[in-house]
Amino acid sequence: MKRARIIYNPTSGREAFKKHLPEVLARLEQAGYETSCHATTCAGDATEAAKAAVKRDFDMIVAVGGDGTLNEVVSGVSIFEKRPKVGLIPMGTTNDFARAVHIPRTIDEALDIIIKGDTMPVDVGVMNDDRYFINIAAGGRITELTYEVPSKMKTVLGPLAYYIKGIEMMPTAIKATPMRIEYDENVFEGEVMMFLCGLTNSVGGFEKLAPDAILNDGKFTLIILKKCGITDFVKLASMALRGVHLNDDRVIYEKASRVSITTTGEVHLNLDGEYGGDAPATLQNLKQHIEMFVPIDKMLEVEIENMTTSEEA
Ligand SMILES: Nc1ncnc2c1ncn2[C@@H]1O[C@H](COP(=O)(O)OP(=O)(O)OP(=O)(O)O)[C@@H](O)[C@H]1O
Repeated sequence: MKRARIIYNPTSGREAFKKHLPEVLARLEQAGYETSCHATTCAGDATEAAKAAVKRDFDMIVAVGGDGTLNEVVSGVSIFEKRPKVGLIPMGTTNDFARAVHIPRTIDEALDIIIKGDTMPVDVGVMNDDRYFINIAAGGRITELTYEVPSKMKTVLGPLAYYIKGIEMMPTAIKATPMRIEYDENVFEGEVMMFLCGLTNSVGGFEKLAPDAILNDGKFTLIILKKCGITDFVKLASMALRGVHLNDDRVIYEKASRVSITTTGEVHLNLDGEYGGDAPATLQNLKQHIEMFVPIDKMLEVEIENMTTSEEA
C-alpha cells in the first residue's frame, strides 16, 4: 500500500482545515493511501516534518497551507536524492503557486486532483545552494511587504491585509537600491526598485506578471524594475496587473537559469513571501526537481484558451 503524509499549518489562511481533516484522511485511505498527518507548530516545522517523511519513505506528501507551508515542504524534500511526490491543498491567503497551476481552492476539489494522480515535474529555485523557493525570489524594499504582514492580520483580513500594509509602507518602500544583477551571460548594473525571479506566472496575486513562464523549462523569468518615482511605480503596477509591462523602458524582462545579485547597499531577499537572507545571493534553477500533483487537463485547457485569445488580439 502507498503511504501519504499530510503536513498542515493549522494557522494558515482562515484556519479552516482542521475540521475537514477526518474526511480528507478517509478519502485518501479510500484512494489506496495509508495516511497520517502532522500539524505544524511553528515556522520551520513543515521542513523538518517533510525531511522526516522522506526518511520514513512516504510515497507522497500533501502540503496543506499557504505558499509558506508549500515552500517549507519543498525545502525539506529538495535536499534528498530520492524525493516523494508532493500534493497541495491551498489554504493560505494568496496561494500563488496553486493559482499558477490551477489547483482549486476548495479542499474537496484540490483533493480530487491528488486522488486523480496526474503529476508533472516542476522547477525549484535555490538561493546560495541551501534556501529553496517554488514560486519567487525577490528583492528591493517593496518586496519586504509580504513578511511584514502579521499572520493574525492575514487570518482576519485575508488579502486586504497586504493592501493595508502596502499603504502604510508606501513612503519608505518606494526606494531604489544600487545592485549588480548577473543573469546567465548578461549583467545589469544600476539603481533597482525591485527584482523578481519567478518560476510561475503568478506572484502576489498578479497573474500576468510573467505570462510566458513555463513551470519546468529550467529557467526563471527575471523582472528588474529600474529606479522610478512613486507615480511611475503605481502606473507600472497597474500595467503589470494587465500584463502590459513587458516592453516598458523601465523594465528588464528576461529568462535565465542562474541569477546573482550583489549590492553596495542592503538587499533582503524574499523567498516565496518569507524573508530568505541577504545579498550577495546566487539563485539557481533546479530543473524539474519535484514531481507535483497538478490538474493537467485544466492547465492544457487554459493554455489553449490563452493561445486563442492572443491569436485573436
Ligand atoms: N502553528 C503555527 N503557528 C504559527 N506559525 C506557523 C505555524 N505553523 C507554520 N507556521 C508558519 O506560518 C507561515 C505562513 O503560513 P502559510 O503560508 O501556510 O499561511 P498564510 O501565511 O496564511 O498564507 P500565505 O503564505 O499564502 O500568505 C509558514 O511559513 C510557517 O513558517
